[in-house]
Amino acid sequence: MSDSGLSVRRITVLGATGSIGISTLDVIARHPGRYRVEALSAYSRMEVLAAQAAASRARAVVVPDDAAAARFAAAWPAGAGGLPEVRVGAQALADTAADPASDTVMAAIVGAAGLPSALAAARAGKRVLLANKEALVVAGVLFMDAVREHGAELLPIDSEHNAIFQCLPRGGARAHAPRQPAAGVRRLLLTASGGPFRTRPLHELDEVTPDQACAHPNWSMGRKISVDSATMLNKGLEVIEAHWLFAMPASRISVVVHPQSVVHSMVEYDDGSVLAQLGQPDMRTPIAYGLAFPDRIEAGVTALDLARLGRLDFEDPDFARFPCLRLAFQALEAGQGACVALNAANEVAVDAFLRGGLRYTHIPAAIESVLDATAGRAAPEASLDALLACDAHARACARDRIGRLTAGA
Ligand SMILES: NC(=O)C1=CN([C@@H]2O[C@H](COP(=O)(O)OP(=O)(O)OC[C@H]3O[C@@H](n4cnc5c(N)ncnc54)[C@H](OP(=O)(O)O)[C@@H]3O)[C@@H](O)[C@H]2O)C=CC1
Ligand SMILES: CC(=O)[C@@H](O)[C@H](O)COP(=O)(O)O
Ligand SMILES: [Mn+2]
Repeated sequence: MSDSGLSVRRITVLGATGSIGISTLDVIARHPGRYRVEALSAYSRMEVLAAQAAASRARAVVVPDDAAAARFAAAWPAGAGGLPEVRVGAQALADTAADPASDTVMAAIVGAAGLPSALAAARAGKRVLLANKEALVVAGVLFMDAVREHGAELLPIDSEHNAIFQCLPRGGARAHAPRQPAAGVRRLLLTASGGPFRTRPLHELDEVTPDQACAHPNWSMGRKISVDSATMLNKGLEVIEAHWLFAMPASRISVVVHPQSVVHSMVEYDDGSVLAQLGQPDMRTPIAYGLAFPDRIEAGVTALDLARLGRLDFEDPDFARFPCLRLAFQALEAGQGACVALNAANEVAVDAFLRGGLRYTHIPAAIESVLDATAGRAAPEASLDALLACDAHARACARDRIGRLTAGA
């Protein structure tokens, strides 16, 4: 129990060294009597992890291999006391997600690599703060069934889905994994910033650099999701994410471009009402909402000054400029196998682009080519191993297609 009589929540942060992980620890640190950090995970940034574990007094950390464990130990600050327990490897990550020592898991690993641990947290019946949207894209049925079967409490952290969750009717907000759309809801409206290239002349897109693609106009995020925002594949992944979270058919999910990223998304009701959630583009707001739900806590976010902002703009998405958005709607229509392929191809293509091995404009070309090559390949929805095998196959296919694209570039 904390001084205020609340029971202390014990939090595990998976992907602690990333953008979401850092913001999560920032919110937690503002409420020391309310939260206790149980475990943290990281992949490459061992110095950051050591500093975080020392500052938060985490009981355990999870790292990918023995070399990382040695780097973690070497980076442990003098005077910080004894090392936390250091756990190593992918199985340790899933085991830590399921460990009864924590009651809440922030799933903030980037990409499909975050699926097994997020699923393990759901299967352990935890409060799952889901930032890792790829988990739902790759394994929508499996993940939502796990939430239902194991009584997990799923709270969307992705800003748009968190906004929709806040705008849904009270019954909908209590249901953690609905099987049908909330009563009275006509449509979900996902807002999209349009990213850094919303108005860039199309002929210039061939030459844009990774740093330009990662320069999001409003949000500070990891590099992979930043590129996804530039191509709008991020919004495509979010349409699929909304489909699973809110049991909403694709035909009732719309995307509206809103360059200011102040309206985080909206719910349209049968009577014509549209409810929106507004706020600064700062992920500490949805993170604090998920941590404290159903309470509200201070998150360190500055107040929104609408008069100073002056205007809010909206426009339809341009599918010619953003072909990835069209590909995502097509994948959702085609089924789970296509969603796995869409995500895998995108992860491989974005990684190649960030490493300087693929043109920006070849990202949608690579994804489309993998979707064509894997069309009709079913993904057994109920098995993690089968889904991961489909993922591996699509990645191999993507590497092959990217090799051909760059050879012909
Ligand atoms: N950033 C944001 O504002 C938002 C992010 N999201 C989603 O949240 C997730 C995290 O995004 P973001 O924080 O930006 O990403 P970052 O790239 O900033 O951080 C990713 C985290 O995952 C770890 N990681 C990377 N690869 C692996 C791997 N193979 N196995 C285990 N851990 C790994 C990284 O460790 P290390 O750093 O040590 O290498 C890091 O802790 C993504 O799914 C993203 O789509 C959703 C909405 C908003
Ligand atoms: C902060 C967040 O949730 C991101 O997913 C954000 O939505 C990216 O912005 P756009 O994809 O709208 O550019
Ligand atoms: Mn988002």
